[in-house]
Amino acid sequence: MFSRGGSMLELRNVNKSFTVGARTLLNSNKLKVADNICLTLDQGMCLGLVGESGSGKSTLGKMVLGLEKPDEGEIWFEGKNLASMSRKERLAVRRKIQTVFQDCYSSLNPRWPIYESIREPLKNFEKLSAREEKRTIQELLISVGLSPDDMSKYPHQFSGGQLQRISIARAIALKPKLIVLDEAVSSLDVLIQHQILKLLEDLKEQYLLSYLFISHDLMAVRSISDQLAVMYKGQIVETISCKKPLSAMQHPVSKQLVASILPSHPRDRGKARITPSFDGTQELLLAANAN
Ligand SMILES: Nc1ncnc2c1ncn2[C@@H]1O[C@H](COP(=O)(O)OP(=O)(O)OP(=O)(O)O)[C@@H](O)[C@H]1O
Repeated sequence: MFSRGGSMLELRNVNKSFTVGARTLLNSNKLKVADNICLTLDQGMCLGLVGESGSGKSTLGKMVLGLEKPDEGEIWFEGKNLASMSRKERLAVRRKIQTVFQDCYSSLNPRWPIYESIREPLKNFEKLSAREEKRTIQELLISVGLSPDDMSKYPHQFSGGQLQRISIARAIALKPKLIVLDEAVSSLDVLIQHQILKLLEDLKEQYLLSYLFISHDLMAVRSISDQLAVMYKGQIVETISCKKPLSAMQHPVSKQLVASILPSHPRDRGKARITPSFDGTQELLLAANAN
C-alpha cells in the first residue's frame, strides 16, 4: 500500500480495554478501546487516524508512544516488537518516536523561556556543548518559521499557532523517525491550521519523517495523510487512500464523517456539500453521495 520505504510501524491485532465504573467482586465493566487493531505505516508516509470523540484514537497513539500497554497484540517499530526490546533499545525508540499534542499551552512550561523547553530533550539525549545547544535551538526555530531571537521569550508571549510551532520544534529536536500528532491542529483557527499543516508537510520531506496524524477533523487529516484509517468504538472500520475522493468511502461511519463536513456557505448546506480543501481546490460532494 505504502511505497516510499519499508514498514516503520506495525500494529498487529492490538487489543486494549479500560475498567470503567465501580468494580465489584462479581463484576468489572470493561470498555474496549482497541479491538483487534491492525495498521501499517511505512517510512516517510503519513497515516491519518480519524474518528469521533471517544473512539480510541488517543489511546492508540499512547500505545505507539509506549505510554499505554496493549492487553494483547504487538506493536512493531522498525522491524522490532516494542514489548520484547531491551531497556537500551526502548530508550533508543523513545527518541525516535516523538509527539505533538493539541494542548500546546500545557505542554510548555509557562515559567521557562522557550529556549529551555526546546533544550529539554537535547539535554536528556544529546551531549552538546552550550554553544552547540544554542545553535541547534536557533536552527530549529528557523525551521519552524520562527526567529532565533524568540528563544528568550516566554510561552505567554506567543500565539496558539506560534506555540504549536515551538512544540513541533521540540518534537523534531532529536531528529525522530515518527511523530504522533494528536489533534495537533484542532485548537487552531482554519488559516493557522493550514499554515501548520503546510509546515508539517515541509518538515516531513526535510527530515524524512513519518506521521501518525490523529484527529476528529476529516478534512485536516485528509489534507496531510497518504492513508486514512477510520476508527469507531475501538475498531478500524475502514482504511482508504487519501488519493481517492471522499465519496469513495464506504463504511456508514465514514459516510457520516463526510456528511458532517459543512459547506463553507450556509446557502449550500442541505443541497450540495462543498468543502474547500487545504490545497485550495474545491471538492463537490453531492449530499446523496455523502449520506
Ligand atoms: N486511562 C483510562 N482509564 C479509563 N478510561 C479511559 C482511559 N483513557 C481513556 N479512557 C476512555 O477510553 C475511551 C477512548 O478514549 P480516547 O481518548 O482514546 O478516545 P479518542 O478517540 O482519542 O477521543 P477524543 O477525540 O475525545 O480525545 C474514552 O471513553 C475514554 O474515556
